Amino acid sequence: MQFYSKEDIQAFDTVRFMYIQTTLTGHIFTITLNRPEKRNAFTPTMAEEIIYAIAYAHYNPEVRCVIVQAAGPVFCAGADLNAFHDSSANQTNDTLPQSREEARLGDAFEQLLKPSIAKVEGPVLAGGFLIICGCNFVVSTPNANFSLPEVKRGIWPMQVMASLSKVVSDRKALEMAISGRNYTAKEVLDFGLVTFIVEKESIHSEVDKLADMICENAPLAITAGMSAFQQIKNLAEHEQHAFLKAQLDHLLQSEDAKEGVLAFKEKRNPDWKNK
Ligand SMILES: CC(C)(COP(=O)([O-])OP(=O)(O)OC[C@H]1O[C@@H](n2cnc3c(N)ncnc32)[C@H](O)[C@@H]1OP(=O)(O)O)[C@@H](O)C(=O)NCCC(=O)NCCSC(=O)C[C@@H](O)C[N+](C)(C)C
Repeated sequence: MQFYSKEDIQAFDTVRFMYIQTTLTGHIFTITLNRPEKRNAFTPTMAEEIIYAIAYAHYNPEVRCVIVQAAGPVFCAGADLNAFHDSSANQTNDTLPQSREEARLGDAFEQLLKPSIAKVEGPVLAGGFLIICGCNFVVSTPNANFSLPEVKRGIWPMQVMASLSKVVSDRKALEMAISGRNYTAKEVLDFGLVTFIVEKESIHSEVDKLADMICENAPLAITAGMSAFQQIKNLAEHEQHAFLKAQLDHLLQSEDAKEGVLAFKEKRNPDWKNK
């Protein structure tokens, strides 16, 4: 993780977050965006808090799945519009370790080598897309809606487009950015921005079920696989085969790979050691 080191996250228990809450229950780490009065619009400090929490999840071997959810009626209203022009809108969090370089929300999610789920119960706007595009699963209620209103504010979703175009086609990403209109959950499900839609009453239990299912799978294999999946993008095609073979050979030496086969033969659930 580019922005924080393993040493930085040792201070995690002493950090007092201003804009998020976190919980670790079993292997599931939950980040709650907690600025409902401003519809979870994020200031640079709030973004930094989210990134630090992601770094914690990334380095903590206990964490096997991350859920991002939001307090209040809106999942995220994007970047705080006041913070663009008014530096007094930016309170700093002095309890956070200093990040090693300017941290970016989209990049942090990309570098998280643990599966992540966005639990979306209300509108997602603008910079909020950095979160949902960064998560591996987006579970949404039917009433949530999705929009890139930047063009209505005289700007353009620069960084968002980089994240969005990894999830949907360039044509759809441009359509959303140029129109600036609201898309329903059903519409964005159809082009893959949302993974599935569930009724409001069952979203918590459905997301918990999904997280439990992820946690039952081999954590080392998932992390190694997510890392390899990222790394091959930087390799020439002729280098990819050897790289992937080496990655698999390495994984085959792991205790978990042996346990996975043994548990299958013994007709029992595997007991993963993450080694
Ligand atoms: C989200 C929303 C639909 C919710 O409506 P509501 O009726 O439930 O709530 P509200 O009364 O409009 O807002 C409640 C409070 O929340 C504040 N708020 C809402 N969105 C905000 C925002 N983005 N920045 C600052 N305050 C924001 C409102 O100003 C207000 O504050 P006040 O009570 O002090 O008046 C409505 O607030 C809204 O349209 N907000 C604006 C959203 C918007 O334009 N976002 C664009 C942000 S720019 C952006 O994200 C650019 C991004 O691409 C750049 N980067 C990638 C680098 C991060």
